[in-house]
Amino acid sequence: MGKFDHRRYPAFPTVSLPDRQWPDRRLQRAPRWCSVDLRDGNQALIEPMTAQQKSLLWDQLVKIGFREIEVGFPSASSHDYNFVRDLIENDRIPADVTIQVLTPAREDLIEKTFAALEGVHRAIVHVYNSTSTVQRERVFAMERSGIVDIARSGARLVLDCAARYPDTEWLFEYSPESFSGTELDFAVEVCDAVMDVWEPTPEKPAIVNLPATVEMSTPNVYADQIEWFCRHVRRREGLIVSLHTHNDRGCAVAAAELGVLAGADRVEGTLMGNGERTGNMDIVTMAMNLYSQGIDPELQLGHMDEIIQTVRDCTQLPVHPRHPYAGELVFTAFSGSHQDAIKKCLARRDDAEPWQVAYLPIDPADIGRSYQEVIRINSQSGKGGIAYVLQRDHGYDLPRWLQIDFSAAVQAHAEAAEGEVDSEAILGLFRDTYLNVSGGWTLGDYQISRAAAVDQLQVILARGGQRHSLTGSGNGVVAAFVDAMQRFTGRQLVLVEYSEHALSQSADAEAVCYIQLNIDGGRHCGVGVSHDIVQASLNGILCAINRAVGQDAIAAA
Ligand SMILES: CC(=O)SCCNC(=O)CCNC(=O)[C@H](O)C(C)(C)COP(=O)(O)OP(=O)(O)OC[C@H]1O[C@@H](n2cnc3c(N)ncnc32)[C@H](O)[C@@H]1OP(=O)(O)O
Ligand SMILES: CC(C)C(=O)C(=O)O
Ligand SMILES: [Mg+2]
Repeated sequence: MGKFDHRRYPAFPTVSLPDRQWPDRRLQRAPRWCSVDLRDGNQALIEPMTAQQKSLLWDQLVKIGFREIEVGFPSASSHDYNFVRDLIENDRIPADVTIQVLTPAREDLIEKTFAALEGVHRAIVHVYNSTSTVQRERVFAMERSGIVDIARSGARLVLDCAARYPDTEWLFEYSPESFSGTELDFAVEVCDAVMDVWEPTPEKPAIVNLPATVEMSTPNVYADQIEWFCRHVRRREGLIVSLHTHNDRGCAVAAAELGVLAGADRVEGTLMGNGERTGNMDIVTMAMNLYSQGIDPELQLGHMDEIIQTVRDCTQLPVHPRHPYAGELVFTAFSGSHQDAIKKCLARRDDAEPWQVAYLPIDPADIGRSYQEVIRINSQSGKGGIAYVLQRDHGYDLPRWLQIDFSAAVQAHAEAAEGEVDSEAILGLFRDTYLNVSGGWTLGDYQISRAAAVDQLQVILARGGQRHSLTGSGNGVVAAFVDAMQRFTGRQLVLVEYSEHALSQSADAEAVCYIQLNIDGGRHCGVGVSHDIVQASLNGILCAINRAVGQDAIAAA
């Protein structure tokens, strides 16, 4: 038995901010994005990326349109160092892209970081040290002042090193690492100390990045922390306030969204949320959330499948099939009532209007997905979804009463199969149920004549070796055939429903006819297909009778 005991965990303190402003704000534009896939994402992998994988991911990040990309921790490994050198020496950094590198506030590592950046046109040097209570007490055994000294010395060294490379345009970033677990007054104190060294201004700003290194609270508390920080930090006008949330509680995207409402300008994250433990903030989700609210995310995500492929190839991690926007099942409805609503909304959609399709927050086509996957069938599905698949893939536009009739057959099949019923299987079931009814009567030659507005029908029915010649009359061929069959079977037949359409647009199109007959008080459906519409109708009637009455009963007639 484990020691599952919630009393070991104290609740996270709330922030006293009674006049908080962020809850009434709305997101109105994309933040300044920074991808940290190649650093934070990479440091969390079982096998860090090879040079080739880093290169592939870099190209994808550039293609997506990131302007700021953290490319590594060059002081940590020769791989990261060489990757930075490769980008610089082979001129692989587009003019509008700035690379960012991470270093701890440690003298030897800062020196090496700048060496890696030699010759770069523009770069962000991102320096951090841990500031949280637990790290101060348990990891560094230091007072607040000692932690401030580490940050200040790191900031000074960064400034000094940068001065050695005057041809590079430098931007500095400081992270009080584990900000989420740092007392707010101390977070402000340490950031102010760093900024006293860098002296940022609106013309030459610095980035202050406030990581939820570990997500420890509900997103509203993180937003309060950000708003509190923004109000109390000095030189706010010279700061680009950046967020870097992790997903320990599953709310990294929400925290970043609320953090932007609370005053942040910039957001760091990764594609599909790869990163330490439960991951970094997923930029794809946050960007698509903006997109789905009519806000330009300023990232190109229309080639989603290619993005997923790159992420998989580079991280060796799968993308969950229900990953927001990107997963393979996120636009798929299996359940009947969802399918019914989607089918109706899609049929009534008008491209000139804003997107309004129940259960689909965005048009799947926007990110390169087809409608093929929108509706898939299993035992949870209803008639609407089944009809959608039959029409979309096979051209049969079933009237509602036939949808009801046919869905029972699909439901029974799905339950027996205990799985999904694909489109071909649905077509097979449709044919077996209505078009290939074995052992019944089939239509032979027929002749129609008309006298005094009444159609006279002579028709041959065949079954096995038997042939019968029938006659009937009525107001139209269908009525005449019903009359003939009534006489032949001795049953009470009433035509209840009739519907027809062409099966394709071509000149030799087949016609399909859907019939519902009342036979001795019970309703029975039939379907007939033929190049000739009259024959399709007669086949449909015969199908309904064959299915309802059964060959023996007919034979006995
Ligand atoms: C939240 C984040 O994502 S932060 C980024 C984390 N990313 C990484 O760590 C990936 C890359 N890191 C690495 O490759 C290595 O950790 C390195 C190269 C940076 C450092 O490696 P090492 O020098 O072997 O140290 P290691 O990481 O094991 O431990 C950190 C040491 O640095 C010390 N340290 C931390 N900050 C400072 C500082 N500012 N000045 C001096 N020492 C420091 C720690 O106290 C610890 O010292 P100890 O070994 O005496 O206990
Ligand atoms: C280095 C910092 C920004 C980090 O990755 C974190 O705190 O999560
Ligand atoms: Mg991180």
